[in-house]
Amino acid sequence: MSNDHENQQETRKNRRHEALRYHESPRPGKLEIQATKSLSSQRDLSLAYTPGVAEPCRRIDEEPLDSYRYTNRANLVGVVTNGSATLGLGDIGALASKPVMEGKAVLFKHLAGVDAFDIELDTDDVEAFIQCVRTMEPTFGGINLEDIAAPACFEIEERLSAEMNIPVFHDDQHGTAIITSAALLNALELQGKNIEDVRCVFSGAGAAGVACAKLFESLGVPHEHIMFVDSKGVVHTGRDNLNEQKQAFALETDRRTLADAMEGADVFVGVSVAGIVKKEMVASMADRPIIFALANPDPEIAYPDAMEVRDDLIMATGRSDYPNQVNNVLGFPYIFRGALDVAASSINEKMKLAAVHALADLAREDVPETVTDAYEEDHFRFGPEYIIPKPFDPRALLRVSPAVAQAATESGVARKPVEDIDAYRESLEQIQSAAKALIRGLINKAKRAPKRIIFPEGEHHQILRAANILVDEGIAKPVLMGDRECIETRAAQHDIDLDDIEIFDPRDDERRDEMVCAYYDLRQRKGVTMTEAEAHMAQPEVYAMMMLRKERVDGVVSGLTKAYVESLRPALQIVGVAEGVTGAAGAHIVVSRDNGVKFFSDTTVNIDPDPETLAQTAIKISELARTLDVEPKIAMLSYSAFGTSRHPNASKVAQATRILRERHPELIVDGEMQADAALDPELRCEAFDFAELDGEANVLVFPNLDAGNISYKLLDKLGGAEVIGPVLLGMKQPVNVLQRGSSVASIVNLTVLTVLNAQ
Ligand SMILES: NC(=O)C1=CN([C@@H]2O[C@H](COP(=O)(O)OP(=O)(O)OC[C@H]3O[C@@H](n4cnc5c(N)ncnc54)[C@H](OP(=O)(O)O)[C@@H]3O)[C@@H](O)[C@H]2O)C=CC1
Ligand SMILES: CC(=O)C(=O)O
Ligand SMILES: [Mg+2]
Repeated sequence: MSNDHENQQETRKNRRHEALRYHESPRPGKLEIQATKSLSSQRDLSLAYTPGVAEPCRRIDEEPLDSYRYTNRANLVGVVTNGSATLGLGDIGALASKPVMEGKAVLFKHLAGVDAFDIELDTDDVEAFIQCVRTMEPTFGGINLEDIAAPACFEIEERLSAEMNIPVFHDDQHGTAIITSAALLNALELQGKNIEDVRCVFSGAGAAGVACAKLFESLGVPHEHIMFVDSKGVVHTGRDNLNEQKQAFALETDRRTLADAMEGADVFVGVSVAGIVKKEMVASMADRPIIFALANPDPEIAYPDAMEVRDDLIMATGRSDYPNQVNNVLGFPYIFRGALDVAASSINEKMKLAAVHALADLAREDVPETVTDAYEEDHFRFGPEYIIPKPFDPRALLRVSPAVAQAATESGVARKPVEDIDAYRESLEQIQSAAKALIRGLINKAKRAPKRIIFPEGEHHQILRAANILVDEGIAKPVLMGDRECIETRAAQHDIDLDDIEIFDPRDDERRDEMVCAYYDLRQRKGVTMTEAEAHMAQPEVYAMMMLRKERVDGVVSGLTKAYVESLRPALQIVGVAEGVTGAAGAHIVVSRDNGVKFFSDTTVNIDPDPETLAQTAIKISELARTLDVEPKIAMLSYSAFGTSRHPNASKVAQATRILRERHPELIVDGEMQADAALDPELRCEAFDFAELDGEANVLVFPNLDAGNISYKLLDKLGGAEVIGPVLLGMKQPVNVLQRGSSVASIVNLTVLTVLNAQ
């Protein structure tokens, strides 16, 4: 045995062990149930259970549709199987299929916020299966049938769809068909082939194969161009005992084996079993062929084996470890999300086709770093190795679900038709991220009056990407500072469209001399000579700050490639702090699903602020909160609680609180207090019933930079919160300093805040 082979065997063995460990610990399985209501008191108990629970029961008894109002039904899907065609493992039975069904349920929740129960029914009797699922209608808002073998799956789905008033969707049929069709449209485009001309061979005439073929037909593949091969060979008119679905696709042909069928074929779709396609078969296909070898967990032919045979091939598998993963995970969570949100009575052809086109179109778009980061890849670009979006692409939810909901509305199966598709799309962002939902609201505000924001690091590809988003969404009018040729080349390298983006090269600025003189005037009494002024103004961030000072732009966002203080310094020296403010301060907005929005300060500027600075910081961050429509409730934080310590560190916070109270009696503020008292009103009431803070604090002012900076970073990394910032507070004009290496999303977010500040 070669070393390579031994290594591969070893890797496979390790993966198998890892998979078992993953499922076994820290507790068996992948799912648990979580309560959505509080259950900590006698009162809660009487509401959640008897006697309170009787009320919604009575309501639903009178009006069954109220079940969508008072129970979890509207968001609950049953993932139902009998395990008769579990992945490509065959009929392993209901019990052994449970890990797959739990997996589907987890994906429903994780990707689209849909709750799902896995239900494994121990029966091969079609009638018994149908009756069992039918009687579960009161529990669910939809049924996702999974891994049920053909031909039983066809009758089961057809009967249940007819007999139930909720969507019934066999994922292995339609989910697979939708993703495969989206991949087909894109692969054909790249191979330069017309859908009407291609000859397609399917290995596997079961659930997935038949549904894929039907959808291919709807998209334009002629019926007679489709050839099926099953476990007995080519499905032809001379065969006996073909089931109804195979009969419909039986061709009059002399071809008998898979090798015969694949010769000269343009497209091969494998939805059968591992390893049945040989290299010679790949070699015998037409020019520029397409192979989708989708059997799971191992495809009909391994990706490297097929690619080794030809260099004009576009290849996809169901696996995540090679390019082009065609897997129904890209469909079922989003399709059900859209269907549930409009209370669709079924998932019809129009909804399926809408999903196909939404996915195909998405693959042609520029891929954001949130996706590349999740896959540890530098870049994905529409092409032979990227014909379909990645399963963890967060945009899939935002494209597929609205497309499905819209199609349901237009085709008349939506009981709650979608009225404003943009508002619906925005509401979906909440499922993915609480911060994104907050930012979406801010973006909408920014869009009402977009401002000219200059980026001194305009040559950096992250800034180019951010600028592209800012223009696309109408958030700002970005001005990219830098060498025009360099910006254009870099944009071309990264496939970034520069339309409507202003490029500003300071070397060509007609007002350059005037700008240098103005800088010299400003800094001459700080020891800057005219020669030094020339040199300083050659630094982009210095020039950008002068542009803002001279009101040639409305705001500056800088700092992507520098240490924070290096970009902060010119901002302070040139733009300066607002009237009456002794210094700037930094803030982060910390957002979490469970705890809402909190404002943290000072997180980036003042190392050991005195009471005056602390008080000013509290005022400035309260203003930021108000800009974001949050009524500030300020806690002045310390290790001490209302005088329990007389250490100078505690006294300075108490002193800052007194200053605040005197100057701004209208503010809701108290301190010095500990973080738990700030966030837990009950605890505060018990121990300090005199405290003048009402409810939970949402503005947390930290006693020093160590505390503020460490706290927001811990919440970001360990606490499951998302942070937006750093926001620079107290400046005379709108300027923000990024942290070195910020993501595109962070650059966009900070620009949004800069625009709001400039409005
Ligand atoms: N990547 C993805 O997203 C998905 C992949 N799949 C994969 O597709 C495969 C089939 O799933 P599904 O359609 O649900 O299962 P079914 O049991 O409904 O169908 C299996 C089909 O494979 C055929 N088959 C079995 N052995 C061979 C063989 N040696 N040569 C040719 N055909 C053969 C069967 O033939 P016969 O009719 O003669 O019994 C049958 O037509 C599985 O491997 C599954 O993992 C399925 C869904 C999604
Ligand atoms: C992915 C899937 O559903 C299957 O292989 O059966
Ligand atoms: Mg399946």
